[in-house]
Amino acid sequence: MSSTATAKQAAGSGPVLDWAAGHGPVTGALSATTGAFAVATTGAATTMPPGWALAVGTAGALGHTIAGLRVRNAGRTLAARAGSWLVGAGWTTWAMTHGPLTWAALGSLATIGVGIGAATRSTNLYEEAREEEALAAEQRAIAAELSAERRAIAAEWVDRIQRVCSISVRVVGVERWETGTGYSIDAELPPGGATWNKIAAESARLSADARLPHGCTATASPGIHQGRVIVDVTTVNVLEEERTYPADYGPLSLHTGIPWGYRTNAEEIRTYLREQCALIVGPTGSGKTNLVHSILAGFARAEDMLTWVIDLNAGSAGLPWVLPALNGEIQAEDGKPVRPGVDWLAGTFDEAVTMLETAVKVAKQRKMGYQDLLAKANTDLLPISAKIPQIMLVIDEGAEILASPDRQMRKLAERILEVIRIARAMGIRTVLTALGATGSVLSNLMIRREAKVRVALTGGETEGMDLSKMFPGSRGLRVDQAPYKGAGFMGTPESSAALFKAWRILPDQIREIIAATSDRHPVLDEVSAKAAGPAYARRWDADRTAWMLDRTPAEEPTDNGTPAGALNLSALRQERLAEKASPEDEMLRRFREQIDAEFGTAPDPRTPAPDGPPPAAAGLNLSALRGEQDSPAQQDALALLLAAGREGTGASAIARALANAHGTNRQTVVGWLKTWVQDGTAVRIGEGTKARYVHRHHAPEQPGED
Ligand SMILES: Nc1ncnc2c1ncn2[C@@H]1O[C@H](COP(=O)(O)OP(=O)(O)OP(=O)(O)O)[C@@H](O)[C@H]1O
Repeated sequence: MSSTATAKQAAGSGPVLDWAAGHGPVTGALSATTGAFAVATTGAATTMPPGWALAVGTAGALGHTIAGLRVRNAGRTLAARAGSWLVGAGWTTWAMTHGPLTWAALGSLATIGVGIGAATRSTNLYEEAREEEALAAEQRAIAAELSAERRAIAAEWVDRIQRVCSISVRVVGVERWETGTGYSIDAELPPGGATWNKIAAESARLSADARLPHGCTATASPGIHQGRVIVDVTTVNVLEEERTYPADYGPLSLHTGIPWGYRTNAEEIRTYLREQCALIVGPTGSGKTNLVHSILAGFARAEDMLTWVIDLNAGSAGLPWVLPALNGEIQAEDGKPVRPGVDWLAGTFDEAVTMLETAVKVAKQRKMGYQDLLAKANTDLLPISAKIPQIMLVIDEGAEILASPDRQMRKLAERILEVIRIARAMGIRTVLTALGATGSVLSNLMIRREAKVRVALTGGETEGMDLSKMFPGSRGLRVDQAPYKGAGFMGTPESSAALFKAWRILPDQIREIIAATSDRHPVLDEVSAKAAGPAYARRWDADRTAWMLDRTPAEEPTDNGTPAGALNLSALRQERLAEKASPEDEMLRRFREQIDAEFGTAPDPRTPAPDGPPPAAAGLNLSALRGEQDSPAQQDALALLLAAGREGTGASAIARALANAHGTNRQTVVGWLKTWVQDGTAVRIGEGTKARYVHRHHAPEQPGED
């Protein structure tokens, strides 16, 4: 040991000597005895003065003691370690004088080694025990402090519940919320038939008695059995603050639930919409549009959901999710164009009818097409995944459509109700918003039964807000508890009705989410896409999206002609679409082509052929302008090629399918197929009579395509 120390001390540039360096009982003793032996033998052989070994040992003992003091070792540990150094040094000095290679020297060295080992083990154990005891004492002090606080809370609430509700509860536990905004009390009800809802009904009086700040409540809910009650007490009013949509846009799933906002304890609240529909009520200015955006944000983040939005109110709910992508204003990180944040947006009556009819067709086709899958999975609920996504129909002011006496609206209403009625098992659910027509909507049995995820945004509005109808069975909810925009009440089958607030979400965040989730959106499964047909495949066609672009901005134009803070849509107005290609049109055309090349799996016929064959797969089809050089027959042929999938098809089959609608003959189709093979649209597989053509999206050498 002393040799190592001296060597290290001598080498000024060597590693810094660590007196506190750890040794186990065996390695410590071994290192000490072998070190001492080595020094003694070399010292004796080189006639080194024995006093040196003693000096080094004393220095070692001192160094170790100082290091030990620094890390607060116990006195006995310090003594044992210093003792080891001194005994070692003593033996080395003696052995150098009397010769280290005698039986007496070797025997005594071995004894010293065992002794040092035993002493080290004992001191190590002692140090560990000391450390554990110190930690435990610290924990005991914290717990004592906490439990004193908890005991005080418990005693206070036992008195309060007795005073206000005349019920003598026994508090079993008090838990402070991690968010620091309140606590929960778990209490046992007295024998004799007291129930938790007696306490729940006195929520307002309890809150007043507890002198809680405005917006904070004491709400009771059932405990682990009927003789227990949980009282949640909020002490910080998080509803008052404006909180922006969380910046984490990570993937979500229908099955993990979609967060819609947060509770008074600042914890997020999720909706589970596999089987449930949702109803959101909020008068004008209550923050309903903002909430719809938060909801669309969650749906966009999901990997197994496709969002179809009906918004007959100038598209204000859906447009911010479509226009930035449609106008090519944002790009993904790799510079590629992005897909819109919603999968389909209907802003006109006709488009809404088309969407709802498509939804019904998809539901029916899924029922037939997935019989095997359902049998295999032994379920009657279609297993939703990224491959078979859930379709979420978000209908802004849908409740008003349901309640409208207008003939046209009744037609829409019938279809909405049909979707709600038939499509639960097949993975299509709806989110309806309402300005306030809750009475007539909630009297509808279908809505009452299917839409149990409910939100009432109050935003300070007290007129016409009947919370007992929205949340039957809930007591103690008062509109004036949530007088803030974006705040209100929310109840789901998993979480009883209570105060809630939506995150604030601004257009910048919507753009960020569109960009962040563009690659994540699923594609409509083939069974559904076949049923959805051209009505779905052509949803982004120019004639159908013209209403989105034909919007005269109200703001003053800026220098470059773009209204301040608005999107530059002038280039896209309908009348200009009809003109010869302007630079803007050219830019748009290129964007559409780019986006099709990237994501497009849909055919692109411009003229609808009602009886024509449906396309095979879904996807964006923004290349409406591209079709100018293609004939409708040729476009339908392309659709057939796509529909044929990996199997492919041949000229005769295509010609047969087109004969009725277009009178196309086989020879013409052969010509198109040849062109498509040359320009890479199609791939020819096999020869002679076995030759067939496969669209490039389904070609075997295209990994990742299906
Ligand atoms: N969650 C929220 N947090 C804070 N402020 C909000 C929140 N939601 C809405 N607001 C505020 O309320 C205003 C109105 O919101 P929003 O447009 O969503 O209401 P609305 O009910 O849709 O009204 P309208 O029907 O008139 O469009 C917003 O401009 C914003 O200032």
